[in-house]
Amino acid sequence: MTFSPLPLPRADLLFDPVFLPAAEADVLLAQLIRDVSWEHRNIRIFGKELPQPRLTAWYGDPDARYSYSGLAWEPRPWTLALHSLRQRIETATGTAFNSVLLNYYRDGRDSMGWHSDDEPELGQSPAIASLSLGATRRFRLRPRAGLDLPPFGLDLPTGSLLLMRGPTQQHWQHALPKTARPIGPRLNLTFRQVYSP
Ligand SMILES: O=C(O)CCC(=O)C(=O)O
Ligand SMILES: [Fe+2]
Repeated sequence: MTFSPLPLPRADLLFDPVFLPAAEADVLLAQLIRDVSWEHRNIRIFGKELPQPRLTAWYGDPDARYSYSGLAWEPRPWTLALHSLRQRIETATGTAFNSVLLNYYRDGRDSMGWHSDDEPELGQSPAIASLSLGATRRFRLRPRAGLDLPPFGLDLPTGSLLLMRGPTQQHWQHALPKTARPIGPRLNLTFRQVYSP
């Protein structure tokens, strides 16, 4: 387990490309695809209800309620696998997390649009630990309005862990674009600390 800082101004990003060995990450990928209660939720964009271009799930402590893109989430109780991952990531990052949002990108057509994880429930400068499993996808960052800095891109291979904290969400947006490459499934788990009202 070795974190390196990424050279992004007005952010605090730490990256470990091999947090989990590839063999373990692959076992976990298959297990989570099989066992997680995946949902295909709608998202409201400009007053229109559209299905999200990915599957999602939300697990956590009972009080970790969360609203995301206008949707309210009740956490499912921790499974054994997710609880043990949470513990390992808490130890590695020195940070407490009470929930995890899972995203399942079935192939290159699934994606995540530009956003910052800056919901009030996450507090002032949230620490978010992002674990990737499966196909390598490009994670992109761009400055928010008023900040004149170049965009940044980073490949997230299987087993990698990206810790975003400090002013990152305040100054940057991120996205996971579609790709035309024929690729397999990818899971992303973002461990979060949610302060419910
Ligand atoms: O899939 C990813 O790497 C990013 C996920 C993300 O940004 C989120 O869940 O908020
Ligand atoms: Fe995000």
